[in-house]
Amino acid sequence: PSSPLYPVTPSRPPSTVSYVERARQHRWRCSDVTFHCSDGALRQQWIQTIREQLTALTSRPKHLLVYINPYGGKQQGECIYEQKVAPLFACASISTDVIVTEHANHARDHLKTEAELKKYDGVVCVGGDGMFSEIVHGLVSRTQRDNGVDQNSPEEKLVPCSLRIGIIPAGSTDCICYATVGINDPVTSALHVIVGDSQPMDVCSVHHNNTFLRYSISLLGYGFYGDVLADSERKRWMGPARYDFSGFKTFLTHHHYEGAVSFLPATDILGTPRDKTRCRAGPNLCFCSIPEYEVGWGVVRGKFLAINAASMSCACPRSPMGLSPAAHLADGTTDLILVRKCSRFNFLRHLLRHTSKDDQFDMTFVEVHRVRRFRFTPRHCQNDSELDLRENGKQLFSQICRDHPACSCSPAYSSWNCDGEILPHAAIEVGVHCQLIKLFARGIEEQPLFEDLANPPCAL
Ligand SMILES: CCCCCCCCCCCCC/C=C/[C@@H](O)[C@H](COP(=O)(O)O)NC(=O)CCCCC
Ligand SMILES: Nc1ncnc2c1ncn2[C@@H]1O[C@H](COP(=O)(O)OP(=O)(O)O)[C@@H](O)[C@H]1O
Ligand SMILES: [Ca+2]
Repeated sequence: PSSPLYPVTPSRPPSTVSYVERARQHRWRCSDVTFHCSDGALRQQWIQTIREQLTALTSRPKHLLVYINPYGGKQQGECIYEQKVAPLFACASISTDVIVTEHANHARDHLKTEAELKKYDGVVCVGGDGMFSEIVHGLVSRTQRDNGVDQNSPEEKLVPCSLRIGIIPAGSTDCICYATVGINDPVTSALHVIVGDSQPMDVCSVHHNNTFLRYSISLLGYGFYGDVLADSERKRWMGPARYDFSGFKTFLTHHHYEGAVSFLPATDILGTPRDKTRCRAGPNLCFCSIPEYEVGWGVVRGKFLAINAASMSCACPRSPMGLSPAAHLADGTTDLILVRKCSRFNFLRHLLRHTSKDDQFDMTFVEVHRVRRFRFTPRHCQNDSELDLRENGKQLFSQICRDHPACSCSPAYSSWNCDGEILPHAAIEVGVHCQLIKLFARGIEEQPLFEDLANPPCAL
């Protein structure tokens, strides 16, 4: 409960309780209800009781560490936090330590080495998927170091992080927020933090030659999404619109990449990527199953326009159902989507289906597998000197293309888009770690027919 907003008369001050109210399209709002009571002692008793009830809810955070990326999205991170989020945290009696980052990897390194994590009930990041990725890298690395786990071993079982992470969307895509809450709205996300929601999430580890490279939570994309990202980073001044510009440009270049994808199918789980059901809040198929028997690895070789691993739906405002609409947030699997070389027209049909309810997998040149691990080996990469080859290859191709401007050959390598960050290696090995982290979220709620009955209000 907040303190009284204003006294009606000095002898009969009102008391105001703030609570969460559901609005349209998964939006949450903070509303107030004001009680008047002529009996001062009874009024105090009410306030005391409500305070006690709220304090007893141990799932609610009381002290948070907040990182703000002032550089992401439309560069509004600080303003969004100060105007929309901080007043709500104050109203819910949550104290905060706020750090506005000064450079890339500031938050990651602070979490990894310096932050006094014992003081906090959670970490909040204000930014996009890249900023969230920094927080995950900081927390996961710190947890492994504290527990003596070697991140360089691809087979190592990682130790789950105990602190929950809240995302206040202030980036360009914000697909991790959208796919776990159902909307990119700072107030809604702040309210999910305040009520102490908890959503476990899978994390993929990415290795190259037994060396740890990165973690991925949403999309690992080679080919189309890697090329879009590489091009868009040079156009950051355009803000979020850079992805539309680079997306269109990359679509026109229509490069394909040759290689082999091997994968370990997740045969012992209930769902498939072609299901019509969706990962939603409440009881669902989202649990970590233990493989009962060993299945063999599958291999697919060929020329690909895109190789995507979606560990969650990757729903976002550009694609409200996402890259893999039936993917689960926390089932220990990732949906491996292979888009073979096809005509520009067919690729456009495939891409456009991401923006509607049509099935983007129902096309002869697209296949999708739900997997626990996978590897990609580009055709030109046979040994450890891949990076040298890449550099030489790039020089060679750019020379050829300069000499023959009309040539439409594809370069040998793309790069991986790892949650919006570029990975410099093409050959990678990926494994899914079931429920390694937890968010202050609850998954997307089904829109109830009778909102008030199905979802009772929740006091702040
Ligand atoms: C020509 C018609 C094109 C229609 C394409 C629609 C398909 C959109 C699918 C989008 C999937 C996005 C997956 C999310 C990736 C993010 O992690 C990443 C970084 O986000 P942020 O840090 O917030 O900027 N975003 C991207 O890689 C942007 C991909 C945009 C592709 C057009
Ligand atoms: N203060 C800063 N200055 C520059 N870059 C930063 C800063 N803080 C974080 N970053 C980096 O900014 C990049 C983009 O951040 P993100 O929040 O994902 O925004 P966007 O969604 O616009 O890409 C990430 O790579 C992150 O590491
Ligand atoms: Ca998953």
